[in-house]
Amino acid sequence: MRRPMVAGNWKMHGTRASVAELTNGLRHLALPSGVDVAVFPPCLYINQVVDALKGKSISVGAQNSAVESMQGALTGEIAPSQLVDAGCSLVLIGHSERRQIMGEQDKMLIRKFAAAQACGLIPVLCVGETLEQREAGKTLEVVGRQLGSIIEDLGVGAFAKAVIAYEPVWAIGTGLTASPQQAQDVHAAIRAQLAAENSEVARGVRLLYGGSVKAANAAELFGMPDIDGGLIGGASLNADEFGAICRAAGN
Ligand SMILES: O=C(CO)COP(=O)(O)O
Repeated sequence: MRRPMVAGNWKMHGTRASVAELTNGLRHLALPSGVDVAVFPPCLYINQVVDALKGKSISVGAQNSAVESMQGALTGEIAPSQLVDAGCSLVLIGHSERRQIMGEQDKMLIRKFAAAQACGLIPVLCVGETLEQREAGKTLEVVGRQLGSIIEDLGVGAFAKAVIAYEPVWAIGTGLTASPQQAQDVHAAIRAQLAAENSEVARGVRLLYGGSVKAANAAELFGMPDIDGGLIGGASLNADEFGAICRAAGN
């Protein structure tokens, strides 16, 4: 059985004051014991969040990390080793906003993924198609290529210690959620792609769904056989809503 995971991606939101308020809310949540819960604050607030959540079983991750593992001359970047030093255990790799707005491509993401793993961070590889690609019937091709580039370079074994998040770009921040069946179909294809290389890795890897997940639709999505939890954007900025989503994964 895969242990469900619910992760909150705070994106570029927050101030010291709002982060204090949100972490205070998180500290008081009744979280289900069978679910791994994580938050991904902006880098600037990671120290604050790690301190505020001390003693709580909520992991902290970063939204991005450098192509090199160790500190060095790379202006503006944060090394995976520095994230570990700050108390992070996870990092998002290839979120669609970074692919689309920052121009991150598969070649760079392979390096980021490998650099993160070399430091013991768990990469959460984000994949997903645009609306145009879905309408052209290219969803599985696009997602398959994004996943395949990591498998080809690093081997399927890299996913023994990684998480995958399927986030259709058209469902992010739009209020449009993939239907449970639409999401399940892509998750099943992702697992099948991994299984073609190594069935044990495929069975064990957690596949999260992301894109307008809320307390109201979480249970239905998480009830699908290949959906092992969620990567939550907007709804993770409200502690009570986030707590309700975490509980939906625990049922
Ligand atoms: O991009 C997402 C999480 O990484 C999803 O964002 P929303 O939940 O705001 O749609």
